[in-house]
Amino acid sequence: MDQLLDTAEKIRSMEIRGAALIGRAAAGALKEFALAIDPSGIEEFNAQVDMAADILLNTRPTAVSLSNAIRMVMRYRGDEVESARTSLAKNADGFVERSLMAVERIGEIGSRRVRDGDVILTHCNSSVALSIIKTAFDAGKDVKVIATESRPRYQGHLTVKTLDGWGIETELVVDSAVRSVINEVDEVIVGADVVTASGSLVNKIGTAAIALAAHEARTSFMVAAETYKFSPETLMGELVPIEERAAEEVYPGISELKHVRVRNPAFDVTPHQYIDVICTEVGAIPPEMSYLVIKEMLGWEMEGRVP
Ligand SMILES: O=P(O)(O)OC[C@H]1O[C@H](OP(=O)(O)O)[C@H](O)[C@@H]1O
Repeated sequence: MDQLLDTAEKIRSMEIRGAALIGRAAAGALKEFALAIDPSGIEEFNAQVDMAADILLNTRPTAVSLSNAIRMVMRYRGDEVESARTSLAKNADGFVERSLMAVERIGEIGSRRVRDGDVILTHCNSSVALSIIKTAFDAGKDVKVIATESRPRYQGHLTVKTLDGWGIETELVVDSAVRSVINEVDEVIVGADVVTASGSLVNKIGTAAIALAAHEARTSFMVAAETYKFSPETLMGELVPIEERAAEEVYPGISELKHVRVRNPAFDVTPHQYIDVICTEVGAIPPEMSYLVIKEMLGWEMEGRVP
């Protein structure tokens, strides 16, 4: 249990972050938990695993990779503890493998849309968007990146360090500089926390303003999203909850001010009209095809057991 609580806390505090990694970490933690417990029978096994899944689900509310990963792991079968344990572990390994392969495949697919000499703008720190940039660079394309800081957590610093390590020429700008540099940009490439049934994107706060600027400048806007970032819940009419994080992230010491309230939404919504293409592991699709991805790739998961 300690290990599971530790992973849950790391996800909550964003020591483990990025939608793909959150999903893989949760799948791994559930597997380790299931392998370590010593229940008296299958009912107790199911109850303990349900409780563990619930703890992980409650760490961060927005990224659907978390609930999709847990849903996939929780589709285990077994009438007694050992078979259930084995089945759960297999599902967890399957999710991790699917995730890693998807990130690589999206790199290949998305990189075909990047031309030699392109300037790419990226926001926050998306391992999947970076996979596209790296694959294009490794294929010999001379790319340059403009990365935003991504306040308040400055994930842009992680992005520029990674790009620097790969030897890719990069400029770091404050988030509000996007409109000033957008005319130098050939394409925007961002990751995703959620893609909805209508093809809209939920991603790091600031993404929607970047999409608006790109739309006005006629700059292509590409989303890099594995199919498990698509939300089956939105097909059932649910709205995506937007995580509101602590005020101190924006203004340390805010509690000393009496009449000021900080608002710190971690994500925003980019309407599908501003998205040119979503690169998934099953192809580069227009956002309007999101409904089909949910039906065909995740349809079965909608029936899965979610605690
Ligand atoms: O899965 P990958 O592409 O790595 O990241 C996807 C998204 O996850 C991040 O959220 P946070 O920093 O965890 O809040 C960012 O919003 C990023 O675009």
